[in-house]
Amino acid sequence: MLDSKTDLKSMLSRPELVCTDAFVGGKWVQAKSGKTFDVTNPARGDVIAQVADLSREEIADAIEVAEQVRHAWAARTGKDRANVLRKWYDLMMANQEDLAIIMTAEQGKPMVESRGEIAYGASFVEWFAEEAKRSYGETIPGHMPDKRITVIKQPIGVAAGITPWNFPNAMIARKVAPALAAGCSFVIRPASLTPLSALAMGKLAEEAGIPAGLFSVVTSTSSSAVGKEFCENPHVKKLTFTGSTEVGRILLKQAADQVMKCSMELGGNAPFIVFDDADLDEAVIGAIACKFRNNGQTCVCANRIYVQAGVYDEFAAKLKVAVEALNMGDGLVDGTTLGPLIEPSAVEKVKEHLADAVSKGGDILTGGNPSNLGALFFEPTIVTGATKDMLVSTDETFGPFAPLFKFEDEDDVIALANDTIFGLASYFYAKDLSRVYKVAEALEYGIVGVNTGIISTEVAPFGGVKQSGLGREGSHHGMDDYMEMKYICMSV
Ligand SMILES: NC(=O)C1=CN([C@@H]2O[C@H](COP(=O)(O)OP(=O)(O)OC[C@H]3O[C@@H](n4cnc5c(N)ncnc54)[C@H](OP(=O)(O)O)[C@@H]3O)[C@@H](O)[C@H]2O)C=CC1
Ligand SMILES: O=C(O)[C@H](O)CS(=O)(=O)O
Repeated sequence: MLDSKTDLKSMLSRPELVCTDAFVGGKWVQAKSGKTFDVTNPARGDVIAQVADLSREEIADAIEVAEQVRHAWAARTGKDRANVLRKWYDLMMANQEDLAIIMTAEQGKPMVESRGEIAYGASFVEWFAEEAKRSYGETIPGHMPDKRITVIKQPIGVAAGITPWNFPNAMIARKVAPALAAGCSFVIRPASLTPLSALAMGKLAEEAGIPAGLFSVVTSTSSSAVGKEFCENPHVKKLTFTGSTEVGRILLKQAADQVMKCSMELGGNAPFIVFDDADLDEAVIGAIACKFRNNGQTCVCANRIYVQAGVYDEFAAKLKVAVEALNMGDGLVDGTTLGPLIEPSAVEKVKEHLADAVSKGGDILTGGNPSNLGALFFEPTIVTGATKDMLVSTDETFGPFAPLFKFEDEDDVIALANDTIFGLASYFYAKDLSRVYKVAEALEYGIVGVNTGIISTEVAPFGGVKQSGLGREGSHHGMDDYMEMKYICMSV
């Protein structure tokens, strides 16, 4: 029974997977200053670990070693790198339950989602282990009779990543795996709210035989100092970030001085459109998966739910039944389907969006209150009568708040859906084939889910347009961000 224990290590088959030292240059180290920071279980509010709080200089040490060891790794064959990555994948899956418990303890998501995230994260390692063997170049017919042109792809060098707390494993795996497969080294700085999942990945990377220093996990509360080191250290050739658009802009500005190659997976404001020819039961299943996954704390979560007038009331009624069936609680307890929010400011944002919606004429169909389960719990909430002057129409709530907007016309809803600076994920439910093609092509988003609320997979290119980001993660395109093309022109 996971819920009867409070000590994290005692819940695990392998307690040594709870690491509190940072993993720098192949060594497990405490901060030279002796400083640590607390990691808290958001459901229970108790401190579950104290983790090394590194300084900027210690981050630079990790980068220095990454620069030294990358050449030997790049010189190995793709197959050789693939074999090491495959061992890492096997270890992640063999320790799936322990990794999931660590994740739920520090992040709060229900165990069923944490197990899913470990498998999802591991799938990137497996995928890129396979892709390591396929970093093909090309030959191009020469532009003159005596010229032969060959294009090769080479690893970019040291890559550095900053990741958020909402997917403490998968966001790291999706960056590190393609980088290592390509022949790069990697320094990751996980979110300070969820460092334990990252450190456990470091432990398994070590066991898998990933060479010392090739993958460092640098834990630190000084996020802006780490960001500066990553952008200013001349050894770093690639920066990859997942998080808010606000921080993405800061990092892009900082990275400009070195003209550094950047990938940015930033905020979203996903529309979820239900047309009058949709299968409403399927649309409700999709909306629940999409809106309430990770308690709404996902950049691809539906933020604005548009429902065509003819089916609005019926959809709202069905969604209410499904929302009221969600089982909110401690993610470590069996049967929980909705956990806490990550921190007090997340609860405040839900309250702010809700109060704003109600003040502008929205009606609460269900939920609407903080829960007595604990400070970070808020009832899953539906508001009907949502309008475009509400805060939620321009700003991602990142919480369990589902506003239902009514629309009449297809062209109008496309215009409304596209009326945002963001362009990560979008969704719609419809059966008419010509409508499906027209709407899928018209939505200005990097990802469109048609008759599905779940679009995450390692085989497809994940990423956004407009201010939702730059680059794509996953798929056979995913290694390109960690490689440079070189063309060789030979005279014969
Ligand atoms: N695309 C996505 O998946 C995510 C999007 N978001 C969006 O962002 C909103 C705010 O969430 P929040 O967690 O505050 O997101 P942030 O963008 O603030 O944090 C994401 C990561 O960036 C780090 N960071 C913060 N400031 C800097 C900086 N100046 N330089 C370098 N790194 C920095 C954070 O560190 P630290 O650990 O210190 O917080 C964390 O590791 C959410 O409500 C959501 O809208 C949030 C998370 C993920
Ligand atoms: O892979 C996913 O489903 C997402 O990347 C999670 S998030 O980054 O959009 O929050």
